[in-house]
Amino acid sequence: MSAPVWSFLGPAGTFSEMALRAVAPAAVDVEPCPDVPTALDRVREREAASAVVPIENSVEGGVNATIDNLIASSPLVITAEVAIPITFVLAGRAGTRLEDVRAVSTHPHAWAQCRGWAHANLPDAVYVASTSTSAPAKALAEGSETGFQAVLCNPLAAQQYGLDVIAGGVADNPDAVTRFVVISRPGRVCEPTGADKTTLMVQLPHDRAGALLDMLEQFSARGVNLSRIESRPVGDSLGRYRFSIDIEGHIREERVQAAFIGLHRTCPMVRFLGSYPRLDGRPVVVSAGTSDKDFTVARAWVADVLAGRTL
Ligand SMILES: O=C(O)C(=O)Cc1ccccc1
Repeated sequence: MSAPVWSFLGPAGTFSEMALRAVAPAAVDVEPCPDVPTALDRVREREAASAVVPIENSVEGGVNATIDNLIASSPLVITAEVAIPITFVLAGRAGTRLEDVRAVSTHPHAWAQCRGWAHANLPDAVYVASTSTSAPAKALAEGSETGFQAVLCNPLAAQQYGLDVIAGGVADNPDAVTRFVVISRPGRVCEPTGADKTTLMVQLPHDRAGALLDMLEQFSARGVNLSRIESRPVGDSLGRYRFSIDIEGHIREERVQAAFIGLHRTCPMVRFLGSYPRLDGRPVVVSAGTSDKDFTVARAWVADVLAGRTL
């Protein structure tokens, strides 16, 4: 039997590949993809069992290519998360010096993390956007006519593609971390671990005062804590937004289900995008009155009321 295929944002040497190596079983075949939508489509097409893509960066925020694509065409779910510390070098073909660099290429999130350094050290250099940090490294290594002389990539990618490191320590924030997620096709939801996170996308009812507050109350009323919320434009007209949300807890837990039921009753679109163990393993704090047991006891009491056993 052949090994399962895992797709990732390639080519070889990306931070996404580092994340994949950190979470995937040893015996997988890997498939580098040119961009995030392609990596996710490989899963939709059943050509890959899972994909590893970036979703959130501690400096730049959400990775929109991932957040938006999760609800595009057939929905996918997150099954695991992993955080990778991000370090960058400025690399180029052998002999390239800082003063030779007139244009630099990298992924937009990498550029956002090195912008201050580039402004101070390469004030006249032009930025050329790329689909990943290692795509421009590969292009330089292959001797293509690139239009840029240097790349901002991870030190391992520079080594892998035989590039010279022109400068190290180029990140503006040395503690930057990117969160990557493992994406799979939806299936039976796994059991909770007690230290889980759930991701969802919600669209608010149009033109209603207090709609955002009402949506957030679905969580607060059940003691569900949010760990991320970002607005994303729906795309059909100005002023229409969806919210991409991470909450603490698992869809198999009563308080999370109660929040989802409330959202489903009141919002035109709710998408469940996966419950998965949180990477820090920290147990979720369940506030008084919102545990599964509290719900079970309350439901039994209602049953008693209905049966005339109590008031
Ligand atoms: O391009 C890569 O190497 C990626 O995996 C995407 C990315 C880019 C910049 C910071 C973190 C992840």
